[in-house]
Amino acid sequence: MSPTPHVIISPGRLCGKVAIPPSKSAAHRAIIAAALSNGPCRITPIAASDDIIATSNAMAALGANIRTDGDALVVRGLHDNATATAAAAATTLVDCAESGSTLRFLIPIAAALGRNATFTGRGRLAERPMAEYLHCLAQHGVAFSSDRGLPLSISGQLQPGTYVLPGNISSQFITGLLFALPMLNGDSVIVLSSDLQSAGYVDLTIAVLADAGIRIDATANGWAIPGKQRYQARNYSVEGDWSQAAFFLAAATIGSDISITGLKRDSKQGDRAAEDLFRQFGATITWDAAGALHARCNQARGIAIDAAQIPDLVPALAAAAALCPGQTRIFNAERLRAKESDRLAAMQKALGALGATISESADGLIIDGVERLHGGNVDGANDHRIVMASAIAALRADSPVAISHPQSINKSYPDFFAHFRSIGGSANVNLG
Ligand SMILES: O=C(O)C1=C[C@@H](OP(=O)(O)O)[C@@H](O)[C@H](O)C1
Ligand SMILES: C=C(OP(=O)(O)O)C(=O)O
Repeated sequence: MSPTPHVIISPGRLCGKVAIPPSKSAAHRAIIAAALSNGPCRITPIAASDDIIATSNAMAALGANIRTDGDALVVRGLHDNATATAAAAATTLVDCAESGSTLRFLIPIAAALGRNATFTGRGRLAERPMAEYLHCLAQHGVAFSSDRGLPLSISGQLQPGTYVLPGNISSQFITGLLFALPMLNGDSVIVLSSDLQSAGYVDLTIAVLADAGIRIDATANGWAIPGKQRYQARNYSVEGDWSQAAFFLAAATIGSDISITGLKRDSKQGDRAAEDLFRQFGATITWDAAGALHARCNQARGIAIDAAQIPDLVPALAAAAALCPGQTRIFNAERLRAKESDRLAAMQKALGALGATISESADGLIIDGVERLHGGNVDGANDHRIVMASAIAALRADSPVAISHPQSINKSYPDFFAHFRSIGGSANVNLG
């Protein structure tokens, strides 16, 4: 019998420069805005992660013309007269793979275009929160085959109006509506019924929309979205991914010496907060004149972290915290239970298996840093961020660590192990 897929990480220290991949969140948004536009757009660079492929295929299924050209995507928007709109008549099949972004962004977009569509997906996607979203869309002209699970079929024309949604379940509901509502025949408003979490992702959406010539007006408790707007074609350059940079900043915080290129210093990504958070842990982080970031750490300490706005940073922060003297408390992180895995439980299990002192609270993690972890087997939980965070923690184990589900990194960062090795890490992937 072949062994289950795993990666073996040998303890060590990373030292060198990583060219961080383009932001997954920014790339999703650029592809959608380009695909909804009235002409040709070039998006560069694009990294072919599974989530980005899912969004690109989805927009192509809706009628955009999309092809790769080296590390660029060349997109002819579906409102370009030269582009075939054969998809208009048929039921559009949208395979979202494991991408929550693709599923939640594409549902209102397809409905705004008046398309019948069937959404499929894998892994934990079918279990992730959708009910409030679908309920809200159903009040505005969209009919659903069910309000649970996948596949999910939709029909009907999305109507303008007042959309009331919670802000603390997923910001992806808001982003999906912000993409769709400007295309409708009348004006709409989004009203938040609870505080917005993951707010940086909505800021990123509004910035991309502004680039595409789409106006969104902030209100006291949401946004006003004028209808009858048209997406303008333009080129997009995709900045580096702060969420992925966090894994290398975590490595620096526990003893590695890392340089990172490709990051935008004044980025709108919410996970831009990583620089400040790892500095609070004690890392020395500087920028050079060429725009590269350098990180290392002489003396670390535990900190308190409010994760409401930065859910994707938590696995990397937890990996560092496991090896920083003192206590780290991560709170306001309950939404992590509804990602590719229950990330609070998965991080507790992964780091606990290596001898970390870590416990779950209802909304976070409590971690008392130890000097060194031990080797062992880690369940990667089929979750890219759990696998990458565990690989970083394993750098300071006293013997090798085997992590399951190594291929899950393809969801967001297919080159992660290659980059890890390129700066001195030892990562032997065995796909069984
Ligand atoms: O809009 C986006 O690009 C994302 C929003 C966040 O989700 P939530 O708003 O559901 O927390 C984040 O966790 C996800 O990885 C990407
Ligand atoms: C949760 C993530 O993405 P999504 O919600 O798009 O599946 C992620 O990349 O960690």
